[in-house]
Amino acid sequence: MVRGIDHLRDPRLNKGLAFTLEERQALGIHGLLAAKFKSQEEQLDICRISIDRYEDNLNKYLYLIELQDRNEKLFFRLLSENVEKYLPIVYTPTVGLACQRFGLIYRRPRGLFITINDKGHIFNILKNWPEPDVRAIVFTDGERILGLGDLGAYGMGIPVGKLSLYTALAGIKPHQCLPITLDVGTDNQDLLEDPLYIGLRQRRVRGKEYDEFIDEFMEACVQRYGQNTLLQFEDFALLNAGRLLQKYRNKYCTFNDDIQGTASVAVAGMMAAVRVTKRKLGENIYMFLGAGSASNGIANLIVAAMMSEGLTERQARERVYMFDVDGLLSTRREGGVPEHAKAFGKDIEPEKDFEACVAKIKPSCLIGCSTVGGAFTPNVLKQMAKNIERPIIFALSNPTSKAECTAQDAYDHTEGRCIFASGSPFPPVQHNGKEYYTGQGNNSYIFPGIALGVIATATHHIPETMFLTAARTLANYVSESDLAIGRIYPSLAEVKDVSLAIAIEVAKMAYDEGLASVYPEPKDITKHIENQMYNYNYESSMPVVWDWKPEEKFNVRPIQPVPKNI
Ligand SMILES: O=C([O-])CC(=O)C(=O)O
Ligand SMILES: [Mg+2]
Repeated sequence: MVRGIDHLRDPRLNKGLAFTLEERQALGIHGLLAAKFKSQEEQLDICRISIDRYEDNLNKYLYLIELQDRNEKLFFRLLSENVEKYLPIVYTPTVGLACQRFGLIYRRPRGLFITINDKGHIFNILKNWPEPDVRAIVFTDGERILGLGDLGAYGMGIPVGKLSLYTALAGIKPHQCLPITLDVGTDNQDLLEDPLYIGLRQRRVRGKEYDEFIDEFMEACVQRYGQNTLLQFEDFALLNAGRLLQKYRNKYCTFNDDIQGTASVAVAGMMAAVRVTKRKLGENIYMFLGAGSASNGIANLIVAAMMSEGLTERQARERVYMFDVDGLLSTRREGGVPEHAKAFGKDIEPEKDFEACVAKIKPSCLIGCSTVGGAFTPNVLKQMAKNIERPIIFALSNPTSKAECTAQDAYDHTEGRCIFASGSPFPPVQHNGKEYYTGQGNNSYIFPGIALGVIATATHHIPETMFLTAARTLANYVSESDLAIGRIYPSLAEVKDVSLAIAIEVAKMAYDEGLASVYPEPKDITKHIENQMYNYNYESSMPVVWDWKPEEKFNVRPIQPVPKNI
C-alpha cells in the first residue's frame, strides 16, 4: 500500500480532490489536498472547461497526456465518455502533430525505448518495466508514422495513443498495456539535424542486424510476459511490415494493424456501402491508389470477402487494380510489378496518368492509401461520378493533411452521389441543402475489439479470418439511419459497443478454432469478457476493508476528528 505523497504522485492511485476524508487520513495525505471534496463528475467538468480553453489542438493533447500522467481513471473516463470529442486529440489526427513535435513536448516518458545498441540485452530492458502483468504490446520502429513518413523515435506517440484506445474503447486494463519504440535510427535528414531529436542520431540499421534485433525483441517479449502476449506491429515501413507479418504470424500472437486492422475497417465500410449501392462486393471494380501495406491488406481481405460471395480467387483478384508511384500495376510496365503487390498486377497496357486510368478502367470503388494529400483531384472525382451512379470513395491516408480528398470535395465533385469515408475525421458536409456525416474508416473500430477478444481468451495466434469476422461485426452495426446521413460506419459514440461485439465474436472464434488458452471455456463468453474490463470509476482507496478496528490490527494512526472549517 503506497501511503503519503507517493499515493498522490501515482496516476494509477491518484483521485485528486475526490479522496474522502477517511481516505485522506488513512493514507496519510490529509492536508496535502485542498479542503474541498469533489466527485469524479465535478472533476470531469473542470477537465472539459480546461481543454476548451485551449485553441491549439497540440495544447489540448498536452493537457490530456498530463491528465493521464496525473489521474489515470479520470483520463480514461473523460476519453471513454466523450469519444467523438477527444479521440481526434488523443489519436488521429492530432497525435500525428504530436509525433512531429515530439522533441518539444517530450516530458514524462511513457513506455519503453529500446535501441539497436541494446541488442543482446532486450530481455533485461523489458525487466525494467514496472508492471509484471503485461498482456499487450504495441510497438513501432517509427519508419512510417501515419502518412508522415520516417519520424524515428518521435513515433512513440503512436503506440501510446493506440494503447490509450485499448483502454478507452475496449476496456483493456492500462497496466496490461505496454507501448514500445524500437529505435534503430532514422533516415529522416531533418531529424538527424534536429537539435531536439530524442532518438539515436544515426541512419537506420537494416538487413541482418535489424532482423536479428526484431527476432530478439519478439522472443524477449514472450519470455518476459508469456507466449500469448499480444504483439501489435504499428507503422512499420512497407517492406518490413508485410515481411515481418509473414515471418511471425504463426509463431506469435501478433498482427499488423496497418495491414490487417485497416483492411478490416475498409472491408466493413464496403459491406455497409453495398447496402446503399445494391451491388454485391463481387460486382464492383476496385482501384487502389498506393500499392503499399494498407492497399494490399485491404485488397486481400476484399478478395476473401468476394470469395465468400461465391467468386473464385482468380475472378475476385481480377476486379482489383492498383496504381503506385510508377503508374498502373501492369506486368508490361518497365520494372514490372513490385514483389509485395504481385497478386494484383494485370497484363494490360501500362498507364502513368491516374485520371486516365480511372477513365479507362472505370472503377466503382476508389481507395486511397497513398499518403498523397489531394491525390483524388476534382477531375478524378468527376470521372468517378461518370463511371457509376453511386461511386464509393475512400480517402484513407492519415492524418488529415494526407487524405486523398476531403469529404466536402468528394460530395461536391460527384454531384453528392458518392459514398465517402476517410481515415481521419472530417466535419459534416453541406451539399445541396442537405447535411451529410461521413464515417471515419479508421482501424480504431477494429484493433481494440480484436485485442480485447484475444486477451480475454489468451488466444495464441490471430488468423486472417478474425479480421473478416471483425469486419462483418462492424458492418452489422451500421444502421439504416447511419446510411441515410451518408455514414457507412456507426457513430464514434458507439465504438465501445462495437469493440465489445467484436471481442465477443473473436472470442467465440478462438474457441471454435482451438486458439484460446483459457480453459474451461466460459459458459457465458460476454460475461467472461465484461468481468475482465477496466472500471474507470473511482473505487474506495481505504487500505483494507475492515471488520476490525484498524488501530488494533496495524499500528496506524487513528482517524483524526473532522476539522471544523470543512
Ligand atoms: O493511426 C491511425 O489513425 C490509423 C493507422 O494505423 C495509420 O494511419 O497508420
Ligand atoms: Mg498505423
